[in-house]
Amino acid sequence: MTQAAPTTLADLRSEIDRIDAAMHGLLMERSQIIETLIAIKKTQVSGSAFRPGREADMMKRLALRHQGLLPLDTVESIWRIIIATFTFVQANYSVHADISGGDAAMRDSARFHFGFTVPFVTHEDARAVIAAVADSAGDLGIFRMDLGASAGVWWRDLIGPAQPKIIARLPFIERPDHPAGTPVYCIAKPLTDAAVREIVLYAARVERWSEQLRHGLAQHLAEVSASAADGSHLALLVAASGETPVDAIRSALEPAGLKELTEIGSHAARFAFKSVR
Ligand SMILES: C=C(O[C@@H]1C=C(C(=O)O)C=C[C@H]1O)C(=O)O
Repeated sequence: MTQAAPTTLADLRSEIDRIDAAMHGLLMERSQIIETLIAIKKTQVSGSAFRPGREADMMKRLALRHQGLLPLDTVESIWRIIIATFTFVQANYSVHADISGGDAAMRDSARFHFGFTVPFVTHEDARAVIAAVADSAGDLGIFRMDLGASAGVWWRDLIGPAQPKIIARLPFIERPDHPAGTPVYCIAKPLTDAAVREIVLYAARVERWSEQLRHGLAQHLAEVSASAADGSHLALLVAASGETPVDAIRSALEPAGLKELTEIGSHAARFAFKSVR
């Protein structure tokens, strides 16, 4: 009986070299698709190549099929960089961040989700981020979701058909020990045909807070994501299931003295990942 030769370090390293060359080859092959894809997506016309629904779906499938020694954090960050950079080569963009709640967490989030090739531009408040995105062809903006009432009605400038809209909530894969886990909203100029509408966001203005309001919204799969004083009124950022008709949201807010209700974006449903190990 012939025995297999013992595996040497040199053998294992040549296996690794073979795999690395294959992975690099596949990445270069992936990039060849982009030229045709630009023509099909008409990216130059729409300004932005970002397709958040497709990305959320890809990240979810990645997490579901992942197994073995390699941490999910690593795989997720590698794919985020691949996807964000491939989007960048279709149409260059920058990521503008509101760092009023601290630079480190926003920088970690931007680098994790968009890599280092995509420029990271800091701003001292949300208004400046929204203005920068509005002035650009296809840039993105990010804000912490937990800015708190002192940040004011930061979502106000998203109101209006031509104004930037919320297009994603990051991270796509949620878990308690996420290495860049600060929950952020991501904005872009309106994506028209490309928006994913599993969760729809509304800017609302009511006369006063009422507990009934929270209960009414919950009955229609909706919740208050942020709130802040707006003169003598109260401004709310409401997140609702895309299945909930706008009239149901309107009725839930009516008892609080609803003054205004406007859609300001939408994003993919949250995907919470539980490790099986
Ligand atoms: C390639 C596309 O464009 C972007 C880049 C993606 C990728 O590299 O996989 C995925 C979605 C888009 O944000 C696409 O629309 O499929």
